[in-house]
Amino acid sequence: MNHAPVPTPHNGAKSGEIAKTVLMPGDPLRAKFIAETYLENPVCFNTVRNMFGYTGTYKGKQISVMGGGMGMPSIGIYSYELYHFYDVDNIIRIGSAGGISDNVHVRDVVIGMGASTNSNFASQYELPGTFAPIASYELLEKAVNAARSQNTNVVVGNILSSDIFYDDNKNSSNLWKKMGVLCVEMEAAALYMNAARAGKNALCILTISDHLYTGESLSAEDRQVSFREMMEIALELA
Ligand SMILES: Nc1nc(Cl)c2ncn([C@@H]3O[C@H](CO)[C@@H](O)[C@H]3O)c2n1
Repeated sequence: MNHAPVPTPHNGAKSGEIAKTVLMPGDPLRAKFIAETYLENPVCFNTVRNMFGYTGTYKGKQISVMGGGMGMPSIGIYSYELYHFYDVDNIIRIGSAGGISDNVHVRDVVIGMGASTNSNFASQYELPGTFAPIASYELLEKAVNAARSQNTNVVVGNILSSDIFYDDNKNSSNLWKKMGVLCVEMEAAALYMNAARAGKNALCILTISDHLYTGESLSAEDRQVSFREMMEIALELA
């Protein structure tokens, strides 16, 4: 149910203009690309701050795609409003990440079963302990099955959502690596916590664009191909 007037200060959409399932890349220009490349009859519902959002159909099913920005504060705003004010049930983050584990390589698709974090985001819940931000199993299972049917190699495990891109502590990733963390990005933990608090569903699907240890890096062309694999997995969740 809709508890607040929409449009919001961040989203110009009116009630009913956003589908129950939303793909959320960080970059709004990637949202535009997905809408224009994959959706039938995409309609733009948001241009506030150029955080573009579109609703269309994919293989006959309604789906939306909207940018979420970089960092947990940003995706925290957009995903909160989608869950609480726009009656969205499922948000699937799709994005890039830096490889940490020796078991991931550039071009791999990684699905975050859990999202560890150095963020303060969970302090708002005043929990007497450490909350574990986890993906929705139903979405995770569907995504793994879609990846397998597309013959895309997928690695499932714990990821790190960091508040810091340029980390002054050069040992940080080693400390996370010893815990089996697969890769580092900057949004999933906040999305998973918002979903848990709202009783909704979330998943994070990533493509490894660089590796912090091997120095591997995707060429622009390979980046495009592996992003398409990730997008085509996410679109199957419509
Ligand atoms: N900390 C961090 N480190 C590496 Cl090596 C990354 N590779 C991709 N990202 C993602 O891309 C953006 C930063 O380039 C963020 O939204 C983040 O989620 C990364 N974030």
